Amino acid sequence: MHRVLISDPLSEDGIKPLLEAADTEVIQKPSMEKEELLEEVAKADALIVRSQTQVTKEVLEHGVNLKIVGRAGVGVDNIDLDAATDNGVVVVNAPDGNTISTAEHTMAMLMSMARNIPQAYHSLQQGNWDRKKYVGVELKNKTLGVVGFGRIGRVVTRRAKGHRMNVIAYDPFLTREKAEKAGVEHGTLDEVLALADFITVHTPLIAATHHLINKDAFAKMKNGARILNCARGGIIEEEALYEALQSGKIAGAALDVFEEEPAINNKLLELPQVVSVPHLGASTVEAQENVAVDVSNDVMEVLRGGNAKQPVNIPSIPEEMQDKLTPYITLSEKLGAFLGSIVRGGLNNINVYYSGELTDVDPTPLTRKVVKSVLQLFVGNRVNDVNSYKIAKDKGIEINEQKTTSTKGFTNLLTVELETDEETRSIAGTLLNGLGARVVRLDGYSVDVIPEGHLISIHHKDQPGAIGRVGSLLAEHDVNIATMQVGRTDIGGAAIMILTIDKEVGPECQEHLAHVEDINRVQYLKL
Ligand SMILES: NC(=O)c1ccc[n+]([C@@H]2O[C@H](COP(=O)([O-])OP(=O)(O)OC[C@H]3O[C@@H](n4cnc5c(N)ncnc54)[C@H](O)[C@@H]3O)[C@@H](O)[C@H]2O)c1
Ligand SMILES: O=C(O)[C@H](O)COP(=O)(O)O
Repeated sequence: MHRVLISDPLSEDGIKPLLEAADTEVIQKPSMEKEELLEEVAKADALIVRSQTQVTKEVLEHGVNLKIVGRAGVGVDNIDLDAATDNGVVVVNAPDGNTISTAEHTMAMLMSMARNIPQAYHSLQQGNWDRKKYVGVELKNKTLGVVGFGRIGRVVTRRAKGHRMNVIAYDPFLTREKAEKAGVEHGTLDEVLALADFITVHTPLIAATHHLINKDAFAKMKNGARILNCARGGIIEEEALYEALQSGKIAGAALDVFEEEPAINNKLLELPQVVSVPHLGASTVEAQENVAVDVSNDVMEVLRGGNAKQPVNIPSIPEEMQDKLTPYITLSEKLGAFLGSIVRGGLNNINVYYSGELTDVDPTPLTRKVVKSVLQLFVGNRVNDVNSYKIAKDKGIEINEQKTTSTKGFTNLLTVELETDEETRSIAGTLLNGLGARVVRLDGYSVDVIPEGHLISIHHKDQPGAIGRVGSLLAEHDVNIATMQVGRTDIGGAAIMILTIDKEVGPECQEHLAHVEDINRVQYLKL
């Protein structure tokens, strides 16, 4: 039974997939104090949050069984992604579910600010009929500057153009061609700041965007410009905004998010030219149901051993590649486990080579599976797809991935090579149509082995009787041989045999085997 802890309020309809799943137990505890959160997360296999719960390193370290953190929304700045990776916890988010709601909210905030609606409403509530004080401005023919031209920035642009606004956008990944296609003017940040009557930010809160709109930025803006933040507190430096508003440089601000939330004693809220609400961008019935459904499905997929669809801290397998890559995942894991079981010495390099049809795809997800399988044998089961590369890096193990043309006659070939301080070993496998994973080369010898169950790898001298002696000795230990593969480089030279056997071979039997005439090296492994 998977235990799923939900620590922020989620749509009941949205989490139905979780509530109705026979293999999940859902604990909903919004607004827990830290101590209770640490207690609950220690028992959880999955944690689902919005923006309120701070998923810190401490929380993640308490989550000893945690496999996944699901963010029912876009921004993951409340989650310590490095700590999640270090602890082998995949983080997923729901990047599409609240785009429309947030874009519509941005337009609502834009128009509320342009026409002083909240201020006029409060004034009227206080019994004043004051029409002159709340004269606003039109949007038509005004320039909207969009900083961050992603999902929300694009929808806001479309809505603003519907109000006959001119739009100029800045985004480090926005080219002139893409801007032209989207019907917006392409600008640098400085150009956006200088030309816009209204500026709206739609970037993530990352190091590069923290205080992106600071005192210098305000100085570059038009006198009387207005600014919106329906993205993340911290993109706009609040102290600088306060000064710009007080000086009259900036005529107004519409704030959905704040550097510190809840924003209870924030002095910006005291200013009459500021329109503000408590982080409501995604607070619609539709958005909350969307993000809850998306994150619930991804959490269940991962808890059931599947791959995350929207991972944040590991590369995702693109939808269109999943069908092609998935069959190779088992092969990758088996090859890594096989070679990792028999190699000796301290690991320095993990080299993975792809040839044949595997050169048509980005094989990184497969390399990640190889690395995980190898490292598990050296570091233990705390290694998984999420932290395998980080652990390899921390241990100075180099990972090399290469596409080659040498297919050795196979339509697809995946070769794993492990370099240690004692030796270099290699294994190659292929996927046979309908027959699954096969090992076709080991240390340069041609073989044909199904990589599963109990196996023995033996290096020996190609001499009459060597194979028979192995068979007899195994019989003495009541070990039955299911299949035997023999490979050699030349007559009477070095050779290899790989046996699949019906049960485990203990250290005593391995020791006896290693002393059989012409036998050089014996390794038992279980896949
Ligand atoms: N207020 C809310 O309730 C609410 C709701 C949803 C999202 N958000 C916030 O809005 C942000 C944007 O959401 P989205 O779905 O559009 O994300 P997105 O990833 O689709 O778009 C973000 C864009 O920002 C751009 N960007 C990154 N660094 C930049 C920089 N230095 N300068 C300019 N642009 C930069 C990226 O290139 C990307 O195009 C989210 O990260 C989230 O924090 C807030
Ligand atoms: O990043 C987001 O998706 C928004 O900020 C929504 O945050 P919320 O889930 O706390 O409303």
